[in-house]
Amino acid sequence: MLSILDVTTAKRTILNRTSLEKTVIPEKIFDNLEKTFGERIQPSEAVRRILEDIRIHGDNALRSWTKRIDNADIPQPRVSDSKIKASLNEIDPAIRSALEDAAVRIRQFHQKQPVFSWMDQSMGGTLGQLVRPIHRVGFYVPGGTAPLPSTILMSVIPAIVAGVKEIVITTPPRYGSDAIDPAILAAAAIAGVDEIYIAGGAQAIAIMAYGSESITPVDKIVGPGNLFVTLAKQQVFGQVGIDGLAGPTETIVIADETANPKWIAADLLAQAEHDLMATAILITPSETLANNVCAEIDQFLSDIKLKRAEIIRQSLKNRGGAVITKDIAEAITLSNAYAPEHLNLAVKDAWNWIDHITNTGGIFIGEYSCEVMGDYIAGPSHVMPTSGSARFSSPLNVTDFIKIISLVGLNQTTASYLGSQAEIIARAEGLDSHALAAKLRSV
Ligand SMILES: NC(=O)c1ccc[n+]([C@@H]2O[C@H](COP(=O)([O-])OP(=O)(O)OC[C@H]3O[C@@H](n4cnc5c(N)ncnc54)[C@H](O)[C@@H]3O)[C@@H](O)[C@H]2O)c1
Ligand SMILES: N[C@H](CO)Cc1c[nH]c[nH+]1
Ligand SMILES: [Zn+2]
Repeated sequence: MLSILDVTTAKRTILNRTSLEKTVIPEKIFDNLEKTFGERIQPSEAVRRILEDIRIHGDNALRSWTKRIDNADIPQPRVSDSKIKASLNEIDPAIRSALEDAAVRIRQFHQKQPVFSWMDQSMGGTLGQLVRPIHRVGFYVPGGTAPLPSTILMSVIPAIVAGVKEIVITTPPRYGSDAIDPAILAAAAIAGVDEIYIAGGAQAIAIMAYGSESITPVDKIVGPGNLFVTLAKQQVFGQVGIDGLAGPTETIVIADETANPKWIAADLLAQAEHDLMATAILITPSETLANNVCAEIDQFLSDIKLKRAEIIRQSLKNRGGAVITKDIAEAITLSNAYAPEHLNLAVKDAWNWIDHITNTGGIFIGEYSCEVMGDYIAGPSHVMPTSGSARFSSPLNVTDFIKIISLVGLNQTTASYLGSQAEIIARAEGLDSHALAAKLRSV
């Protein structure tokens, strides 16, 4: 099931990054697009058309796209307060309690992220920064193939810690109905959110970015999603802020001969089951381990009835693999170049390799820190950068929800000296009026 590759082949295939638009898109997605649009168009073109229509026609266009794509009638996009509250008693108490425990750990983790205002008098007058939360933030919560209540906690709690006042959630209807999974609603209730709209994919991003009759536009859109969500976020950037690109999920596991092949196999399956476009890659210097992991994967797939076995088979076939390197150092070099969303180090003395790792959303150190713990309950947000964007961006965190406002409060003495310097720079730039304004302060 999992192919074993040498480094040269892996670099040409599964480790070869392309931009989101050029990424190899499964045929099934094109088939669906053809059904919806009547022609074989690129996902980015489909997203462009949806955004444009909803920007111009608001709720009516939202309803019509939701019918065409998700086969759902949504007379009223907003979920009622009573439905949100009732969900807490509808879900299994064990699920409620696990979500509440997770919420506590996520809050504790994010409360440790320091962002504060400061003022300083040591540079003449007063300089400083004011930290202000973003006023209104929209969250996309995936729900196309699996409802992800954990994503609500993982994205909304850092925003609440940052002080965001208005929080809006969009999440797709279950295919063919206007229902939302009660666990999603319950997670929203646990996080303290009461503004939830039924909208999926690019439609959701459109109503949050442009607003409609039923929703006030937001200042920033945050959260993970599939290809359509991620392309839509890219296209509305500028109209609103976005957190980054948290698209189809990716894990690289770097393991050596000491690793437990069964555990690694389970970790790769967990990754692959997310999406046809999910990426699960093992990199190891041990051919024996690679063979054993492949055998364990086959065993799991034949022994247990995994609900998402077909998605797993497809994503492992298209985007997964086991790459054999000469040593761990080479494995880390490949991983740094790929910049995976998650990197799991299942190697002897894993902590000793940390300083060599430069690009990834999160490092999961040792075999007990499997990525699934991070998905649900470890503490950091599981919304992490994908598509190579871990080269320049971070997991969702408190700083995504604040702005810094600079403070400049010069006194007369400082202004007098700085004014003459500023005047010189202004003249060098040929900006006479700038020079004049500076000079007037430099007496
Ligand atoms: N990077 C992260 O931090 C992170 C975290 C959680 C989930 N994820 C990713 O989120 C994704 C969830 O995907 P999902 O599909 O289950 O749910 P989703 O909610 O992201 O997307 C479902 C929506 O996509 C739209 N859509 C689907 N096919 C379409 C088509 N052919 N044309 C137009 N629109 C279409 C529909 O409107 C549908 O409601 C997965 O890729 C998962 O890996 C990433
Ligand atoms: N692995 C996903 C992307 O980080 C997050 C997730 C949610 N639920 C299960 N997994
Ligand atoms: Zn996951």
